[in-house]
Amino acid sequence: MSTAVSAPGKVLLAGGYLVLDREYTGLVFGLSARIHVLVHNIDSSAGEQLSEIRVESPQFQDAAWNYGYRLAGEQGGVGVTQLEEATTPISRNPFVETALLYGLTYISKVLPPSTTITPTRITIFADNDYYSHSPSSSSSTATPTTTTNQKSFSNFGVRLQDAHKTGLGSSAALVTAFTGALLSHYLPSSTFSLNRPACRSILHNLSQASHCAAQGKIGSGFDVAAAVYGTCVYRRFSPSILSSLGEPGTAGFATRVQEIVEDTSSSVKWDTTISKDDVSIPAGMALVMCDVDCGSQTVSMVKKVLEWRSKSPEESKALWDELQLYNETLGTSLASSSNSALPAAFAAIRTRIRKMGTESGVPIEPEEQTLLLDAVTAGVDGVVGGVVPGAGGYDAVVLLVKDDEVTLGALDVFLKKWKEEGKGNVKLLGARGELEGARLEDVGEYAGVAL
Ligand SMILES: Nc1ncnc2c1ncn2[C@@H]1O[C@H](COP(=O)(O)OP(=O)(O)OP(=O)(O)O)[C@@H](O)[C@H]1O
Ligand SMILES: C[C@@](O)(CCOP(=O)(O)O)CC(=O)O
Repeated sequence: MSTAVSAPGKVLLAGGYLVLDREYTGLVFGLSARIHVLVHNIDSSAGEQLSEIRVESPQFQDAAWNYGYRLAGEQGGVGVTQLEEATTPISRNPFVETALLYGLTYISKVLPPSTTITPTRITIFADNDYYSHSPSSSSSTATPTTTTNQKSFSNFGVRLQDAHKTGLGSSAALVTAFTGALLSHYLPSSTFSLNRPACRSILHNLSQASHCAAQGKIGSGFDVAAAVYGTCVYRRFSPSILSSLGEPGTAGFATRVQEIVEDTSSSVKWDTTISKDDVSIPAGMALVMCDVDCGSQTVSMVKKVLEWRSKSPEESKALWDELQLYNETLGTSLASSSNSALPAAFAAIRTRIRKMGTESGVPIEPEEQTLLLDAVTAGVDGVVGGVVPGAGGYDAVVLLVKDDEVTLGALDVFLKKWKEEGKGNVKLLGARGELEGARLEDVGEYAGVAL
């Protein structure tokens, strides 16, 4: 028996920095670029079953991790230990390890006490747009093919730590797909099915918990929300919800995980809000991603913006409140296909984002990006508007465009010329905004994957 679950990457179109505070929301889009996780039962007829799970990410070199697992006493949950590899030096994958620990801990609480967690083999595949590497396999294509329903992935020919990420939120999509695949595989469908809203909420809560634990910090979680629910208006959870979990292995950890994940705790309640009705992609339009070959340090940008915010509470509150209104206007214009209102909605947001940058001394919409966004909006017919997404900086731009070959062709020509003129190396990615979140996939569609 095998199970496959995929989860989308993200782009925060509006609400960067604001979404860190529960008073404000973020307009987050799921992307067509997905991370896929397959869980396969191991044939155990040959002998004694060891409590081992092997995880592989075969698009990368030396990307395999073996884990032993065992139930800790005093409701400490399932402990996970990485095992030595015979041939390759050991490398850690904190996101895989933590998602495994939290996932198995929850599963161990939900399965009847006499049920053992059987060993499995887990395979991870990432759609090509997560990395800006030239694929080293000629047999692979850029995105999963839809014509034959057979998925196809590239061999990137590098180690995971050497891969150039495009910033689409690989760790959140990975943790969500991994957790969704574990729960769908080990639990009967009467207990867990992604089709049921209550189960999706369990997936959300558990993925937020393990993603935060692996990251070592509690962020806004908009990336995990997009991986679980797809495109939505997101209001974050109070950080205290997750800090109440305590350390894995400590007495009562498994009980606390179950209570928090199922939201049955008497002292702590989830306060995330997810609305899928207040944002959409207008018919005939596409949200496209451009990778800027440069990159920014998000952590230090966030630190500086928040420092300015606490130093200038009145000024920043006025700006945050104004931006929130314009962000909501953009969301409702998108949801109601009020296309004529869109250029002004983008322009209003960009003006305030630039102000946030100038006031805090952080290049949120740097001059190079201003030039690019202005030129592409004015110069390519069918480009309705665009912004620097998320934390901004030099990572990416996102554009709302007419979804036709003429517009996309003209955009491609524009960006090539932009590069030739030495104005910047900006590439149109294949990833586009998509509404759907995590989903169960047909395992047969991965049968022909060759790397
Ligand atoms: N295809 C994959 N296979 C195995 N592990 C992966 C894969 N993709 C991501 N990961 C895990 O996620 C980590 C990358 O997470 P990180 O938060 O640095 O990037 P990100 O989520 O892509 O960032 P951003 O929010 O900027 O898009 C990797 O080091 C690895 O642990
Ligand atoms: C600045 C922030 O609001 C958004 C960061 O987004 P991104 O990683 O640049 O896509 C941080 C957060 O929400 O966790």
